[in-house]
Amino acid sequence: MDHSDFDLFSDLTPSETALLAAYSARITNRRADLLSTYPSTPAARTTAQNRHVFLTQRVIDSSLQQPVVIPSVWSQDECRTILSAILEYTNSAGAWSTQRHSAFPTTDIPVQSVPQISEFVHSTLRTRLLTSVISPRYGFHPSGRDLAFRDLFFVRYSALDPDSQRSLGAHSDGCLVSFNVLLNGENEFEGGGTLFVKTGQTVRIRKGDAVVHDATSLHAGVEITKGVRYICVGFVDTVDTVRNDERMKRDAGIAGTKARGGREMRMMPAAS
Ligand SMILES: O=C(O)CCC(=O)C(=O)O
Ligand SMILES: [Fe+2]
Repeated sequence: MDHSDFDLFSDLTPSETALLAAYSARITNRRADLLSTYPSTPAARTTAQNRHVFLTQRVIDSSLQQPVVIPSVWSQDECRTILSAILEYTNSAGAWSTQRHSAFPTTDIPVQSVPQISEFVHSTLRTRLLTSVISPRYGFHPSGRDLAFRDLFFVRYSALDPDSQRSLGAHSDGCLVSFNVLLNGENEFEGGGTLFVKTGQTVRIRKGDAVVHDATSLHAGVEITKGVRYICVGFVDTVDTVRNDERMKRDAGIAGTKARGGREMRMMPAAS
């Protein structure tokens, strides 16, 4: 049987179409009614309520879809210390992996694999980005209580040899908000930066700066044509979701850094 021209709604009468539209409007109104029962400030709402408000707001508020650059999240010295620890780790203890994300893999290592700087990276990104920038900007509790890192990893793009990864195709991330911090000098590579497909804008940041963006805006890692580009990437989500992921991974008996839930992967752009 040929299903190629099968259309579920093609035989609806005008009155059935009207009924369907009314039903859909009712759902939208119910959602608005529910949101209107929530307290008016993020500080007074639960984590789940803040998540719900964010999921609604980001669709209607186009300013939330714009990336923002946060200067000097790490100092030049801090970047140097972090990068040295990464290179020391990859030279001796372990190699860069391309297995951690099931779609759109990067050449990366998880932050927790580099013990000398893992705690420093987690705690400074929590205070300098999660609590002070991401929570207020996206409407979460000002203490940072609502948010956690769903994944935090270092990425390497290299034009030094033909086999290394130089770019990352257009994708969205399986979380609420994403960011990347540049770890080496912006003059140590050519090309690079984060491209946002909708506006065509490529954001090129300086060493120690971060670009923060809605995880669902389609974006890509622009190809580097010379040198090496190192970034630290964070996928941010609400604590309940991160906890659920971890429970699911434990229950599935998946161990270590290769563990991956469906939402940790980067996702294909929706077919248009
Ligand atoms: O290379 C970049 O600037 C983007 C990286 C990215 O989007 C990711 O790792 O998910
Ligand atoms: Fe991404």
